[in-house]
Amino acid sequence: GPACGGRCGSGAATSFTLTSNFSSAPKCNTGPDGTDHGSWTKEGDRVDLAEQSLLNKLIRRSLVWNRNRVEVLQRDPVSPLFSVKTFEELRLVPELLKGVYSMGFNRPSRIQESALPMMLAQPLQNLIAQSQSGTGKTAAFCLAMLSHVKPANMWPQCLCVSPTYELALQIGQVVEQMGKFCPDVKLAYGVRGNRMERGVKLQEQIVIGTPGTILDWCTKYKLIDPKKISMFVLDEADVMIATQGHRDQSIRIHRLLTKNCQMLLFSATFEDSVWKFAETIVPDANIIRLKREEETLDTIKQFYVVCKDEQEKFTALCNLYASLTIAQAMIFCHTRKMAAWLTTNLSKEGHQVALLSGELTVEQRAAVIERYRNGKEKVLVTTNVCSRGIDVEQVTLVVNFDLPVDMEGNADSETYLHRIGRAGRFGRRGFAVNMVDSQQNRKIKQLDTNNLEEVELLMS
Ligand SMILES: Nc1ncnc2c1ncn2[C@@H]1O[C@H](COP(=O)(O)OP(=O)(O)OP(=O)(O)O)[C@@H](O)[C@H]1O
Repeated sequence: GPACGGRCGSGAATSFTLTSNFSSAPKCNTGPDGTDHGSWTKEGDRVDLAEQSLLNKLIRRSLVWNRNRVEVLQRDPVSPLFSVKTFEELRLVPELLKGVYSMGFNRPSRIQESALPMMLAQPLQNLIAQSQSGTGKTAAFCLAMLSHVKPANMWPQCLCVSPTYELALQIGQVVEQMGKFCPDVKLAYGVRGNRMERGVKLQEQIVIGTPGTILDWCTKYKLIDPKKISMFVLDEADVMIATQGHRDQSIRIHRLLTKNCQMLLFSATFEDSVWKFAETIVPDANIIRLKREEETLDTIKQFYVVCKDEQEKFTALCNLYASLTIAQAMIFCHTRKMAAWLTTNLSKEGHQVALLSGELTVEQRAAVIERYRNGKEKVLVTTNVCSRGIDVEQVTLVVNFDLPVDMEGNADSETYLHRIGRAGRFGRRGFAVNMVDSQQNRKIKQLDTNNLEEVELLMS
């Protein structure tokens, strides 16, 4: 295996093996550790990557390959980006069509083509929709909100709730870009730090925010009249209704709304129990649901790196560093403490990295994301705070420094899918490298190859 060449500071020439699943296989119930409690990915074939240069090479090739990829995929009926219709046929108003084209979109994706007619139909219909990460859900419900509002009515009509501050800002940016030819439609951000005067009703037609602030704005501050909300969007709906704090607030907001308010729930993942719960709170919903085997994107290739402890993971990461910076990368840690430790140590090695974790103020967090989005830093170390939704086109590689686990320490396959979905946006090729503790008992089929050609063949 590769030595760190002194670059990692530990001085130890730790060897490691990258193993990968080359199949376009979905997540399944037996994973790298052979456990059966819903693990992260499929058991992989083993490949010795004697040099990091193989991953380097694969990433470089994929960047070239990405160039015309979207158009090819949009003509492929098995791709989630495929559509029969054009944006014109989706009956968007001319201002919105202009907005969509100005963002460089040529054709809708599958979820956009199927969800938009349901969301725009009269009488209003509820919808629970699932589509893989990076396939255009956000764009779909932003178009629905912009189509739905009556600009002449100067009060909030659409409410969109998402789990994090960053995500709320990002959704707002999509609304602003798409709606730039609809000057009369205004947007307010219901997020922490956005101070408002009590009792002065908002005039913006669309409000996007996090659940706590939105609830305060509807109740304590009386900035929004929830009875006048006619479209309610729950982004990352599974986490919004399954995790405790979010659930209580989301349900309280939901109770303030009228029966006629249109409910739209979106996510890339819905556990079975969450799906059932969603159906009980959203009556008579249209349903768009993925089959199990469709949940993983086969454009994202997944590898394992076998490490015995943190230090070895760190060494492996240093060995991979050149690959991280070819495009952009995100590194996920389990705790804030680990993320901070990793950032400090990577910096000591002379690597320029950004850290985004929950302890920063919201302004600091927004600034970190903005710098990363603009490519000022190529590598972002983070925790689950960034696992969902964040859309940075350039992200090609996701590293799970720690694999995601739930409160009981079981594999959290939903979070895993969201994390790796930060790479490979809208049909681009992405890579995930998972650092797996060697004490985990993995069953990996050995594949005898040091041969780049063969590996590439398997990847294609
Ligand atoms: N029809 C389209 N044509 C081209 N690009 C698109 C289209 N729709 C969306 N995109 C782009 O694809 C990327 C992913 O879209 P979006 O963020 O809406 O995905 P998502 O399904 O909400 O992802 P996630 O599950 O991670 O939240 C964005 O950069 C967006 O601008």
